[in-house]
Amino acid sequence: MLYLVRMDVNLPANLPEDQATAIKEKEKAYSQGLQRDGRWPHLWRVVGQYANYSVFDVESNDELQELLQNLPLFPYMDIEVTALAKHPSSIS
Ligand SMILES: O=C(O)CC1=CCC(=O)O1
Repeated sequence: MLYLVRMDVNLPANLPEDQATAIKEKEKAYSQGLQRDGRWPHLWRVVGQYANYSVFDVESNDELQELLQNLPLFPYMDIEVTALAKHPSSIS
């Protein structure tokens, strides 16, 4: 199942720089693991915003929920999920 996910990151202004850096490093490692195993095939920055559009390819809503809530940045994100179905005119 494919899902389009928008993540807006809102780090608190008073979060110490070293803690912010550590969380971002963990986020990068976590996301790259999921990209390598094929469950996070697209990760795109929204130009001009601390936000991304991602596509996840997972088995179920429950699997997506688990992946998202394990994001190191999850406590600091607003997340919007759109489930995708095949378009009848798509040739892919
Ligand atoms: O920077 C972001 O948009 C948040 C994020 C998701 C995966 C990652 O490495 O950073």
